[in-house]
Amino acid sequence: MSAAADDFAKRYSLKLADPSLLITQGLVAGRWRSAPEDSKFPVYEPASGTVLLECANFTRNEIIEAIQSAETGQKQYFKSTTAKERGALLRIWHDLIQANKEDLAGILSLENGKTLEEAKGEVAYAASFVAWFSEEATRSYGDVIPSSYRHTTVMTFKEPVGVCGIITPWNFPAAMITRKIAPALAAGCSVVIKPPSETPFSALALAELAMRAGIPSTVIHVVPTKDRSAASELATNPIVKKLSFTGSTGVGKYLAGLASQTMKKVSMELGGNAPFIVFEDADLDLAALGAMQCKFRSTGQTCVCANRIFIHRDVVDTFAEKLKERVQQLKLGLGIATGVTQGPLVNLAAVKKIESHVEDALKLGGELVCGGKRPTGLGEGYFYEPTIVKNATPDMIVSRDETFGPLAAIFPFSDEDDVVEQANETEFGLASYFYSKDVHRCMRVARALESGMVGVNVGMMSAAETPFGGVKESGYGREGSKYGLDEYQTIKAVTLGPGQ
Ligand SMILES: NC(=O)c1ccc[n+]([C@@H]2O[C@H](COP(=O)([O-])OP(=O)(O)OC[C@H]3O[C@@H](n4cnc5c(N)ncnc54)[C@H](O)[C@@H]3O)[C@@H](O)[C@H]2O)c1
Ligand SMILES: O=CCCC(=O)O
Repeated sequence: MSAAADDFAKRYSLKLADPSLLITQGLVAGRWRSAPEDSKFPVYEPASGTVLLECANFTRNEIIEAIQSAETGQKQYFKSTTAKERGALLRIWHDLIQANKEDLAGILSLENGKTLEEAKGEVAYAASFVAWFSEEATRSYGDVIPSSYRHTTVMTFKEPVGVCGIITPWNFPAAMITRKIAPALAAGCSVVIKPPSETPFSALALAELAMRAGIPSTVIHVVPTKDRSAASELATNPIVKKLSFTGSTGVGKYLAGLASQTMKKVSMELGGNAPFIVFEDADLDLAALGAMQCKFRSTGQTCVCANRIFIHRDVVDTFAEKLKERVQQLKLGLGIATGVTQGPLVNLAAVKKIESHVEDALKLGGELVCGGKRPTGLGEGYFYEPTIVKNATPDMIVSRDETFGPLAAIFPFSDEDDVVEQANETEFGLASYFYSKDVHRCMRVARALESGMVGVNVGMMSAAETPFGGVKESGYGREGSKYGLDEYQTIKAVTLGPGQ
């Protein structure tokens, strides 16, 4: 562990205050372990494309072992803790995350590529879910219901669903994990986490801090693996009672299908294709700022990133100029380097995807405002210049497919009904954004947009208190907020007689 941290310090000028947080093993059945035959997979540092570190590569056998351990661990944990005690454990974990935020942000930035500032922001965001559910733990109420039978009362109890399988993506290596496991642990569940193989180290460091907080080691398991088929055990094993997945819609559909065979409770946080609409009466400076936040955050790699930017024809040129001014100030480079404001994409496939979207848009009549190529002088890293293309049209790939990269495609429009129809013309329904100063329009359009989250005059809505989730093929279930705990609970109805 410390050899890896030494290597970090030499290669990246990143000295961890606590090198023991850099863990390359997995947490299975109560102890840190290497994989059988010391099998490992490489994890890349995206700004150079070189191997950052190797991580233990577990097989289906250890995942099964973790699930079995989590079953025993969960029963003991729920029996031996009150909601208040579980909340207190989460609060300690939160405080440890905060105390180690610099180290966590450094690890996260190097494995994912996002800038150190963004990584610090993500660690704070990840911690906010732990704080939130440390409080929600004690606010899980049942009901007393008037019965239609005489002398009888109906009561409901909220109970933990049991062992939860957690599968998360690389774009938020810390927050996507805490947003799931904090409510699970608050409810009295245990978890088996399959972290993303691109970014496993944040999950491992968070699990170490959870154990230091006193969360029993049989309640939290982390099994990194590159073997997708082994990972699917979390969707098929009958001991697992809940599958919580964040990732692409294709993989989500596949795993939801597997999970249906044992009727697991399932949450699916999937892909998006967010519209970002600027009406002619909008504050254009505010809209340009919002577009920067929701298009270029994490180099365009968030599920709530604007994918289609609809701008009213009367203001399209002014808006494009304002956006260009801001985009041209972005500085690309290694995320932890001073002054860098935009990191690389996660891998070469991501670079090729944005390249193909830009090429297609330009072929079909799009006008390049800025960017449009891989930058020079940044070596072999997975960089792509922040790009703006005007005159986008519905026949372009970017109109249908989530770019997941720094391409701002601007679609001109003239009419409110028409733009709302275009915005809804997608199988996705995660986030939408629009800008207007007309309060009637704000209410009308907010209701008309088909998405789980709508930002009105804001480019950033993610927060622990706000229900996060989609409609249509963006999935089901809500994370964070007062609803997030329900996803890890079942309702038991008790009817109390004598009933005469
Ligand atoms: N709605 C949300 O809250 C949200 C949040 C973040 C990312 N996303 C979406 O995630 C996608 C990007 O993430 P990604 O590329 O990591 O997605 P992905 O679907 O390829 O992978 C997500 C996770 O699933 C695992 N996985 C892949 N195939 C699997 C299989 N057959 N069996 C078991 N596990 C499997 C991966 O290893 C990873 O851990 C985008 O579409 C983005 O919109 C959604
Ligand atoms: O990528 C999706 C999650 C991002 C967020 O929670 O804001």
